[in-house]
Amino acid sequence: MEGLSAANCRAKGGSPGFKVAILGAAGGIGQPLAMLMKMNPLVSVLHLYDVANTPGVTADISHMDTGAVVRGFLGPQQLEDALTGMDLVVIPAGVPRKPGMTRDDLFNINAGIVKTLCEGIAKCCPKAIVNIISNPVNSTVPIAAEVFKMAGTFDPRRLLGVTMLDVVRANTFVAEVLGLDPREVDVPVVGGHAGVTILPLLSQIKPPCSFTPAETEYLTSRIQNGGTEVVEAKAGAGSATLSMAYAAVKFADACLHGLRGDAAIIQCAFVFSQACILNILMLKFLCSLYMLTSHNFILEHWQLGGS
Ligand SMILES: NC(=O)c1ccc[n+]([C@@H]2O[C@H](COP(=O)([O-])OP(=O)(O)OC[C@H]3O[C@@H](n4cnc5c(N)ncnc54)[C@H](O)[C@@H]3O)[C@@H](O)[C@H]2O)c1
Ligand SMILES: O=C(O)C[C@H](O)C(=O)O
Repeated sequence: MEGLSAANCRAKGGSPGFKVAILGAAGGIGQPLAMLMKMNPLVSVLHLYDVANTPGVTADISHMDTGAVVRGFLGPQQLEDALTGMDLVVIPAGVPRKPGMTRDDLFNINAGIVKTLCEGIAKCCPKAIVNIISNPVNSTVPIAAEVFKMAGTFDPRRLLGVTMLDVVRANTFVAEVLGLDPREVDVPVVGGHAGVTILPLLSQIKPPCSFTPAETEYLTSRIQNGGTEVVEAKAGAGSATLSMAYAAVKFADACLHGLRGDAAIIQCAFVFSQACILNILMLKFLCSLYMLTSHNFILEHWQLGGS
């Protein structure tokens, strides 16, 4: 259409829905996550923020003929515009690990990134639900909590470490062992998001099933080491991105349904839990292996919606 640019198209009526920002939107997770969020009918506005390459990703995603209006934001000077008015902020910003690294090896870089982004959230959209994907989740979530506490905006119901990939993997691997369709399987995974802190509750799965000791050992180990399996297979080219984007969208969609007021939206996440502090201290005393406990955070079934 000659003479007609995106800027002078007629104003849209504006579909009802939620405003979602993705921080780190041009990365390995961010791009497929942005694509999948653009397909979510609950999203009316999608803000894509990154320190690099957002114009290209935004132009690309914005051509999809779905309802959400997409806007791109590049660099720290545009962070506040990206965040203002958001209902949900998803953070996959930060470096991924390479073979031989642990998630904790990412701490020095990613802690600073998450801190800065959360300062922006506290200022521009303090009521937003925040989904943190950046590793090490067991540390980045407590860092975000401290930023929000300092700003006086901390609400434990709104800060969620995304551990959905552990659930997605558990459902897949358990279904393989049982010969079931993974969509029929629901495995709660509690704890944290690193090694032995990932605790699949194989006794609590739906449909109820039992496992031999060998199956339990295989499944526990495979679920706990799923991230490393992908890092090694990618051989230096990063960590899980596509399955993570899928898991992140599944989790974000649950958050949006909860925000909409839908009943019985229940998912596992890494959340703050006051009630667990006593147990945590006891556990710490009994078993120093449970490093996650030092943060007073524990993964729980988390209920956002009504009963
Ligand atoms: N929670 C989980 O289950 C899970 C699963 C997979 C990966 N991860 C983690 O997610 C993170 C991202 O992984 P990836 O594969 O997408 O990495 P990536 O390197 O492909 O992408 C990261 C993106 O973050 C951007 N970025 C860097 N600093 C930024 C800042 N200050 N503000 C905004 N954006 C910034 C980069 O420009 C890049 O586009 C890693 O820390 C990884 O370990 C977590
Ligand atoms: O393992 C990683 O480094 C990425 C992520 O935490 C995962 O579980 O795939």
